[in-house]
Amino acid sequence: MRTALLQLTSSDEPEENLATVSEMVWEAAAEGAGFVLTPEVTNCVSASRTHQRMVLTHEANDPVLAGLRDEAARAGVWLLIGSLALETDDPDERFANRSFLIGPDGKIVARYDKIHMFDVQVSESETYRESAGFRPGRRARIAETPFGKIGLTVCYDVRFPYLYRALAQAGAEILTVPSAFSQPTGAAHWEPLLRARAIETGAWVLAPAQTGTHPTSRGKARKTWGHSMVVSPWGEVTARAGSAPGILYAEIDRAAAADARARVPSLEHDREFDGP
Ligand SMILES: O=C(O)CNC(=O)[C@H](CS)NC(=O)CCC(=O)C(=O)O
Repeated sequence: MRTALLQLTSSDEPEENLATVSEMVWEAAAEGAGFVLTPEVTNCVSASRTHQRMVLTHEANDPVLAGLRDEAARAGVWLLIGSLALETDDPDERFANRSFLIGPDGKIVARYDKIHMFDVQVSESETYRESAGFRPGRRARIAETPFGKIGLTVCYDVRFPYLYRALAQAGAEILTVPSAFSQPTGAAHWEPLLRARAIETGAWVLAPAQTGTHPTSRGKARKTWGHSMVVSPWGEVTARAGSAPGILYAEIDRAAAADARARVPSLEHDREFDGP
């Protein structure tokens, strides 16, 4: 399956991001892609809660979700919307960080709410408290497609190997890691984390990323690491982007997952143990 990862510098204006992504989905389809993926928070990258409250909506009313469902159907592609920030009925008014798999008929095949929250001080001047604005999910998700079973994850999840192991042991052959990685942690950890998850699971790892300095109308401008990446089930990086926005193409096939698992069947070698 020819696959296209969109590397974006999303702004904090959902309608603007919808227009950019729609055009890129169309271009990827014209280039022969049958599966297109977008990064985390495709609809809005913002450091301002006030701004998010003004522009974000519930899933049922979200213009970016509706627009991209139409676009997937028009282009006839499978579309992983890495995530959308969406209003929820949370009593603390926190948003969901929700990933969607859309079929080529425009229907929603699967949803996944990011489980692990990025509450980290990455440097002296850069601190994140994702759990203050977002309500964590509680359920792992797998979706069946004609080109393989997909396990959905988001960004900081990549640091929690048990999630990936559970998805792979439940049959996932493709693991999606749409991201908006910070620059300091991206430089140090992004590639080895993605390659480790692929090697441990014998699955394709598809990681479309936000990149660069994100235009903002309110609050501090956020910066993200980029370097979108495709890792084979054997752990090789088969496609990598730099720091510029654009489309990254790669060929993926489920046979490679079967091959890697036949060579090193570690997924079947779990042992019970005592302690520590
Ligand atoms: O806040 C939003 O709008 C959406 N969420 C994100 O961008 C999240 C939380 S700030 N980013 C990450 O998880 C980066 C993880 C990372 O950089 C690492 O694990 O090192």
